[in-house]
Amino acid sequence: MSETQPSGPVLAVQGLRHRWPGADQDLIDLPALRLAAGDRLLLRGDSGSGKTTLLSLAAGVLPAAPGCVKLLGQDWAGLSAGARDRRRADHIGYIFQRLNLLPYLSVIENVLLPCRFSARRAARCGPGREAPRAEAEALLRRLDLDPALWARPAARLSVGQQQRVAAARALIGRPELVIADEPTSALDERRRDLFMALLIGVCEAAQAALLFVSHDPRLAPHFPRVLDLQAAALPEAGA
Ligand SMILES: Nc1ncnc2c1ncn2[C@@H]1O[C@H](COP(=O)(O)OP(=O)(O)OP(=O)(O)O)[C@@H](O)[C@H]1O
Repeated sequence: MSETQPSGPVLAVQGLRHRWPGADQDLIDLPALRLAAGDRLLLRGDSGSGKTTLLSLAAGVLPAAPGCVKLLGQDWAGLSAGARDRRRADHIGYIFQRLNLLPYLSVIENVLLPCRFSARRAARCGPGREAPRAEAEALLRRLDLDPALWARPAARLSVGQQQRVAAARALIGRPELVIADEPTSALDERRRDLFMALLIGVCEAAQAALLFVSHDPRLAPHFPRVLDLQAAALPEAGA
């Protein structure tokens, strides 16, 4: 397998189309997309326009057929299921729409999870066994999460606090690609702006490429690039 190619694009999509079985038209038709280190792209579109589907294609969860999706120069199609899992753990930080924290694990244990699954992510925290924990704490501090909460089970946090834990978990070990699927949908305006500033600041510091999904038009100013997905036309009333 080819290793990380820091000089090439983090994500490269070519001639990508996707149609779900039974559908009568393509949901995704994307001739080309490239994300380099440090790039930020907002993926926008109405409900059902295919945002989550495109994220799954980018992360190699869904096969690209036809088309080609490369992460750090490696085509997902050339890898076994196990190799795809390892590559995702090594190189992608994912903030899920429903956050997917493990409710019975503490805040710190949740943030450290990627380092348990990926030796590469742990090694990128620095030398020594304690380096991942030190990075987890530094990220939580940067994301403004009160240290008094760090030992608490994730289930006993507010949604806004859980959002910041999910962001720290995605960012630990400096993955080259950070994917965020509507992580601000449950936040009020003030918390949303704070979260965006923190997420973007941490991604910039690590030079991670950020692929961020939202249908919220107010987030566009945070992004130099926006990709709009069109939902399939709804049938006209009475049609
Ligand atoms: N596993 C699946 N099998 C068949 N169709 C699917 C599947 N997953 C999604 N779809 C369909 O694909 C379309 C796009 O879904 P997707 O979840 O990608 O949209 P989205 O833009 O992320 O929507 P939302 O903003 O509501 O989360 C929808 O019409 C959906 O029903």
